Amino acid sequence: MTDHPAPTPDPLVVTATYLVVDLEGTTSAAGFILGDLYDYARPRLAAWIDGHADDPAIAEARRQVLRDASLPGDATTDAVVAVLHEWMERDVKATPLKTIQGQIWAEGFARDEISSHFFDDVIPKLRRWHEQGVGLAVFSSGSVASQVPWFRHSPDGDLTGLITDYFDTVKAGSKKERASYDAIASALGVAASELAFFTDNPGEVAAAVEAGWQVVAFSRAGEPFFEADFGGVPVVASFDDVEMVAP
Ligand SMILES: CSCCC(=O)C(=O)COP(=O)(O)O
Ligand SMILES: [Mg+2]
Repeated sequence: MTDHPAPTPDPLVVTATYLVVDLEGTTSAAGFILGDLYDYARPRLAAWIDGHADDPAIAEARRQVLRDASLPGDATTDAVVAVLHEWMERDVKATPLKTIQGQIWAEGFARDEISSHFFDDVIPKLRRWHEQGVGLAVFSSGSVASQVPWFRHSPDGDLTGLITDYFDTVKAGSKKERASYDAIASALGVAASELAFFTDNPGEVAAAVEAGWQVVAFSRAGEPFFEADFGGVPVVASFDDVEMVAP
């Protein structure tokens, strides 16, 4: 009997002017972010909040933590940090947490004390699709202040030349609300149907579908939403399972 190799599944072909990518669970391992990056931020939160009290973004983040956690206006920094630690424990994607973490990480990247992580299948495909004329953008809960150095300090060098636009929950709104995807389509100046979103999160899938985007769900073994219910959109396990085509 002759041995036949297993057939390679046909790649999913997606035609779009822009591909917008989620990071954690899609381009990059949650374990790396919740491990290396969170470990870097955790012991630095208190000093950062106190040392940057005059920064309007940090002052606003502190106010939001007090409000969201029902803390009194004169709560100590230690009390604020306790809330942030608890959110980090549960990977709560709270905007004030992301603002503070993002500034800490930006400094860590600039000092070469941390670098980013991408699954092996991601960077070659981003490079290829960029060369082929597909616009590339990011929509992540991680703040833009951390997204840019995340791409600048990749294991494969500076990738910022590939990415034209970065969106976070301050700029665009919640990743689980349709309005955020409408806002991104407006900012990019294209119709929703010309946009593709890659994400691992079923709530984000639903919001982007509602906004009329093309959505590909990522179900990667070992990631938090592996084999989740993605509600009928195409599901893949790797960037190698997809071919992006510019219209
Ligand atoms: C830019 S690196 C840090 C990313 C981060 O903090 C995060 O929460 C990513 O979540 P998402 O799944 O929205 O990319
Ligand atoms: Mg994600």
